[in-house]
Amino acid sequence: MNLEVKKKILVVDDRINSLKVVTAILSDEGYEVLKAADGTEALKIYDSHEDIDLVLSDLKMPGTDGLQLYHKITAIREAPPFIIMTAYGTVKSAVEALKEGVTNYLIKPLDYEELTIILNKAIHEYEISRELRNLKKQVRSEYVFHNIIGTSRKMRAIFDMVRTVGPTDASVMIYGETGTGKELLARSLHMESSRKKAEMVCINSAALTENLLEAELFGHVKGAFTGAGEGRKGRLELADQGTLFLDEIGYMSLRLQAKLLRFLQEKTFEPVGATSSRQVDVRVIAATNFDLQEEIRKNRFLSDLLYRIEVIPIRVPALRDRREDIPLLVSHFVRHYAVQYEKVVDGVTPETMDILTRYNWPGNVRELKNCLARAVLLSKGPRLMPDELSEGIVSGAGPSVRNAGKELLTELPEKGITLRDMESELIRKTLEKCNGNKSLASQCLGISRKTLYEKIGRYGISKF
Ligand SMILES: Nc1ncnc2c1ncn2[C@@H]1O[C@H](COP(=O)(O)OP(=O)(O)OP(=O)(O)O)[C@@H](O)[C@H]1O
Repeated sequence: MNLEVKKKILVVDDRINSLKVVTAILSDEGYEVLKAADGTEALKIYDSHEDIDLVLSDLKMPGTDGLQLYHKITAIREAPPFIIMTAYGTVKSAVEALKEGVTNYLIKPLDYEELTIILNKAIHEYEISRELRNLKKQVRSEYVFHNIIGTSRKMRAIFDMVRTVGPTDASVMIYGETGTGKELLARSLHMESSRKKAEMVCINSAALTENLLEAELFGHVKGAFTGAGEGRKGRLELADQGTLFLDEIGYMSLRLQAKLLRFLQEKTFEPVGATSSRQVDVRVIAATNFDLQEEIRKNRFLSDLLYRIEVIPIRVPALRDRREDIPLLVSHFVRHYAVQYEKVVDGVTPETMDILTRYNWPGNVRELKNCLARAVLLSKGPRLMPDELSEGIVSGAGPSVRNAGKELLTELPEKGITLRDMESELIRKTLEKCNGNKSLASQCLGISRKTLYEKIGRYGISKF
């Protein structure tokens, strides 16, 4: 018995004989066919059948013609593939119809073999594109937040935090290693706030000398220092009504920290060389890779400044601590660079993905992004192979554990071994190797901590 649901086709033709023949052929081919002798009847049927997979319509018909029918159908809901049938003499109008969005046309008299091939192809392509759109929508809503990709629990908790904190005017301190996406996160906070109509202005304290940083941040008046021919607004002023993102704030000198603190307390500041102060309305978000408590202990960071900014702290985990995010990031960057470099690459092989998920990524997402940019650029085939990754990443990933099971089983005892014994021994050995650390052991075994605890209990592995 064929359990596959029959595809439903609506055939529209004012010539009853031709309608009958097409209907008979398509029914023979296994389609469910709905018939209409004119546009009005076709619309009625289309309106009451939401599951029509394709419309096959004559172009020239009295009353509503094929193209008008197409427009009316698309006004009801997104149209399935719409194919028109036309006589040789009216091919020009059929081509015009293609420009308006019709899927394809067939020339009458119909070649019945070609008919089923074209219909099948149109239905198949439509299904794929619909699936892809749904998938993209799903991925976008669940895993992409203001261009930040993250499927892990840790990242989703951060997205929730940004949704809560973003709309407030609270200052935020973002902690995280280099390349973890701190700037992206700052931008998402800005975009979630009512300040998004104004700019988010960035300044990186590590990139400038103290004097330059001061002039860039607070601006300067004409003649404030040698070379300051014209006065210039600082980033603080450019961010008025918006957000100022202070990247690498840990590198700021104590003198500038004090000046920034004064601004945060009084909302006013003096540009370099100015005698009067200026007022701006700016939300401050800062980021650092440093342990600022440690910096405070070493008298390199002002505790008051930290408490002013760190109304809300957000800690972005290193990529190696959220490896679940790697596959989606990989497919995103591969697609991105394939388009940018005009390469036909649509993914990576399982071996390559294995390496990418095992590597430790000291440079975090930025390093992964650069690695894939290079690999896509140099790619030779449609799926990236391990030898298309840089040597450092392949060797840095260490040996694969994908075949470890096979290696273990080379010493299978003569009488065999029960699954139960094998599992309990594997758990015992893994726990031993992980010094009893259950989180680590559950990661190695590829099971949740809860399952590991259950199994420890079930097998009576008491030592741990
Ligand atoms: N979750 C993510 N999804 C997509 N792209 C990301 C993600 N995290 C980081 N990136 C990309 O990685 C690069 C580095 O991100 P970003 O500059 O935000 O990191 P950072 O933590 O501010 O780095 P640094 O501390 O070095 O300034 C950017 O190109 C960014 O678009």
